[in-house]
Amino acid sequence: MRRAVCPGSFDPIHNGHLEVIARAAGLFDEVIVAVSTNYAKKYRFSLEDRMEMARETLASLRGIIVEPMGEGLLAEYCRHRGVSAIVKGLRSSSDFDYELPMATMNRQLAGVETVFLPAEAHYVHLSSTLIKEVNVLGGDISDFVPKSVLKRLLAGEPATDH
Ligand SMILES: O=C(O)c1ccc2[nH]nc(Br)c2c1
Ligand SMILES: O=C(O)c1ccc2[nH]nc(Br)c2c1
Repeated sequence: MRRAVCPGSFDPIHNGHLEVIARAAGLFDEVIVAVSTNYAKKYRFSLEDRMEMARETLASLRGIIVEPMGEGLLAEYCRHRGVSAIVKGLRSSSDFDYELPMATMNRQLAGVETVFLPAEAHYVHLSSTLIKEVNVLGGDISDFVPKSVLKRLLAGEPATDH
């Protein structure tokens, strides 16, 4: 059984993420969406909310598990969960430059490969950060996130620190 992981903060999950995860689900028997918690980082949504948004927006796909990644090394997480591949979307060459050293390190640390999926052309500009910035300044982000995520962003829930 081939298991992959899509790690991220998903703060919040958006249409670009969903497209990459759906394609990963077509390549592997099981895909874990591992939601990160980094206590040094300030998140817009809590870990629970970020996992809930991922679960509800991925509900129609088979073989998807959404769970916390915890604080440790991704390589250790992969070893512990029997993951054979990390799947990441690539939007640009700068994504590739950023991801390549980590992919090499993860293979050396735990023998886990990284599979890069080129993001859909119409999502290459999307990031959770940009979506939050446009939203807070009153821009229309309805084309970039599922309705359930839009609702939470418009509710202007208070920021949390993890
Ligand atoms: O949500 C994130 O932090 C994040 C980052 C980088 C990413 N690459 N591919 C995916 Br799906 C992804 C998600
Ligand atoms: O949302 C982000 O921050 C983010 C980052 C990096 C990413 N690579 N591919 C995707 Br989809 C993606 C999304």
